[in-house]
Amino acid sequence: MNILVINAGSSSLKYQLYDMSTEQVLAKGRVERIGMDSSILTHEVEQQPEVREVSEILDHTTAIRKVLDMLTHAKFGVLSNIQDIQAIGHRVVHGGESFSESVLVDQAVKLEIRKLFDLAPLHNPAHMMGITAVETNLPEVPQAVVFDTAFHQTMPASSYLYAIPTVLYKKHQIRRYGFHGTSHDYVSKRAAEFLGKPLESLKLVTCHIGNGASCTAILNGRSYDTSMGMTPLEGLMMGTRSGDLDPAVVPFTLNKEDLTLNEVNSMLNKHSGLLAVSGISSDMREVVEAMKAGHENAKLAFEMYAYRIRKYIGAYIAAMDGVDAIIFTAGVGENSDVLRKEICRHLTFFGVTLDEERNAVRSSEPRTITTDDSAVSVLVVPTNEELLIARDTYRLVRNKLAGDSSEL
Ligand SMILES: Nc1ncnc2c1ncn2[C@@H]1O[C@H](COP(=O)(O)OP(=O)(O)O)[C@@H](O)[C@H]1O
Ligand SMILES: CC(=O)OP(=O)(O)O
Ligand SMILES: [Mg+2]
Repeated sequence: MNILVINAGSSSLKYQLYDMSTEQVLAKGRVERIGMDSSILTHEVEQQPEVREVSEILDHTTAIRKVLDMLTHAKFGVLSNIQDIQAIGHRVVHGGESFSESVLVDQAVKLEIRKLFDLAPLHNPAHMMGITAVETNLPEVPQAVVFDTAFHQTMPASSYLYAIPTVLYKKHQIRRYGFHGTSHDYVSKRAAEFLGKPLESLKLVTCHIGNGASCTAILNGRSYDTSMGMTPLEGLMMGTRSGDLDPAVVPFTLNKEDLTLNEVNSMLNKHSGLLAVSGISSDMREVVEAMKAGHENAKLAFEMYAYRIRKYIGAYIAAMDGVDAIIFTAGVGENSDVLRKEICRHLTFFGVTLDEERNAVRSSEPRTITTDDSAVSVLVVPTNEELLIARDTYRLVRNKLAGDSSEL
């Protein structure tokens, strides 16, 4: 079965096509600048040069059409016919309290995702556009949705409630949901395999450090607490997001700067974090380069970024009364040995002894970066959210096919 995995953002759409008999990625790519002039489609097939196509792509329906054209392209394609795509799996960031696992898309599921637009205004409307665009282009193909929030539905109320009047939770479901669940789930399972220990017996802190970033306390295989909240703004300092701050900053800034609520929201989501503090970039690579060249604000941004991660690791060790392993993953977590070193050099009290040579190794495989006698292991485990989405989609579609045939 071939499964196309889609991660639709407001102006972008990432895709990966899997052959599920081998879990091989047949092709992958992304469409950027949807709805703007000169949109870009980048398409990759293993062992072949990347293809870049610039054209006008005004909406997600056209973006999916272009992706399907590319997948069946005479020269760059990998399929002879779009009928060779048997199912689609979507990443959906917010599943609220309605979804604790992945599901196949039907009218009721779409309605629930729509109801959650308010809680994830940057993400869910875009995912819906992706789902609708597939319906237009491939009306017969089953679609599944895999939620970032689902893995965190096991958190106890003491972790997910905010200390505000409970009526707000009851009326509007204002609470911590947590995100990047697919990634925290995937790397915790990979880590347990790698350590050769049952996941159910482990205390793990997983740090997904990408553009968006979050830490999770995973106790006996279940999410116990996580740093992102009702939306993906809470918690760690990120590329462009502020992470934790005193909520009083919002009304205060509104008054002092004569800004609208939307403008403050946009400031916290898109113009804060590494970008704001460094004054250089939201990209950790550029910040580290500037820091090495002596840029003071880049150094401060880097230190703040690392310090926040360390504070969450410490908090989660206390929350679980111990830790067996700390795991780094995602773009920054997998690639920035400098950041990992900065975090780990202050975790010695908790039994972490970094091995600098191991920390400098680059690999696409899980690896340990602590010494053999370190009481706590620190691992780098490359994440693969798309593979988990493809696996869930495959399972749901096969179960449905089995159910349909038993009804005949
Ligand atoms: N070698 C590297 N060193 C430091 N940071 C890196 C490196 N490679 C990639 N990154 C960071 O990874 C980030 C993207 O992470 P990723 O997990 O792909 O994010 P997302 O999925 O949220 O777009 C980039 O913003 C970049 O800062
Ligand atoms: C939920 C979230 O922050 O996602 P991303 O890291 O892809 O922005
Ligand atoms: Mg990501």
